[in-house]
Amino acid sequence: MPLSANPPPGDVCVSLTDATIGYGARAAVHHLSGQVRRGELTAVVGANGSGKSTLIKCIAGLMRPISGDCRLSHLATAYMPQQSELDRSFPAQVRDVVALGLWQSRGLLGRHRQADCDRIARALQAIGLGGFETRSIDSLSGGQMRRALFARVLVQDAALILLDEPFNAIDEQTIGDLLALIHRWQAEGRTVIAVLHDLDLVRAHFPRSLLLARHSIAWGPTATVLTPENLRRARRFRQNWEKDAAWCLEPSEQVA
Ligand SMILES: Nc1ncnc2c1ncn2[C@@H]1O[C@H](COP(=O)(O)OP(=O)(O)OP(=O)(O)O)[C@@H](O)[C@H]1O
Repeated sequence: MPLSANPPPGDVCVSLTDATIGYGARAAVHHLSGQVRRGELTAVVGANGSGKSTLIKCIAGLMRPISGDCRLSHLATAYMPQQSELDRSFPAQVRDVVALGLWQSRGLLGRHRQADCDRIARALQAIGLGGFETRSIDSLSGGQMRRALFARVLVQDAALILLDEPFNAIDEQTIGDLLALIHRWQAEGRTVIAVLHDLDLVRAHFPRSLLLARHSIAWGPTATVLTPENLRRARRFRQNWEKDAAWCLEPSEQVA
């Protein structure tokens, strides 16, 4: 289904200006500036602790920058957190998880109409979980749970889709299916920003990348970002950073 929402293709939809993002006074992402345009597929890559999830949460509106600015151009946004942040022991069925994608349009306690149930069933079918509506989420495999979360994003029908490590601990067949869905979203004019660790996958499927090491090492076309030199710089920075540093790096102090 093509997307008619503003802004038009190629327009800036996420803009970061000297954004420093963190927890209390502790900065996790320093002085980040850059833009994402509508219809782009952007990968956010970097070592553990380099600030990827923090950035995604800020773009999702769950955190505000300590300083600087993070602006979105009035987009409906869908955010898929890391699996580790989800409590699978919560007594819920698959359809409840997918229905959460509808809360902005229906309200949290709103009754779901037959049309909503049909939409949830269609999303589950599309994602290879047809008939799983009443399965308890604690009975799903990791890959099935990830598919259910993609179904939740599907029903949200969002223009901007934020995925935090969507392929963690997922088999190749499932990754292939989910990548096909991401490409379909792009063809529909949606914008996707995904935190990823597999650089070969990024090179093959994500034309743009941001390489983070608490600050931006490089942001642009993937071929110019994921160079041996940039990856070396990111590694060097990682070796130097203090895990619990409370300071904020000024641009002039960042690793060359
Ligand atoms: N809720 C929090 N409170 C305080 N510090 C946090 C919190 N969440 C993350 N941090 C810290 O912020 C820094 C960046 O963490 P973040 O989760 O953004 O990194 P990441 O690149 O996504 O890492 P990973 O690849 O391991 O998921 C880390 O030093 C982390 O310890």
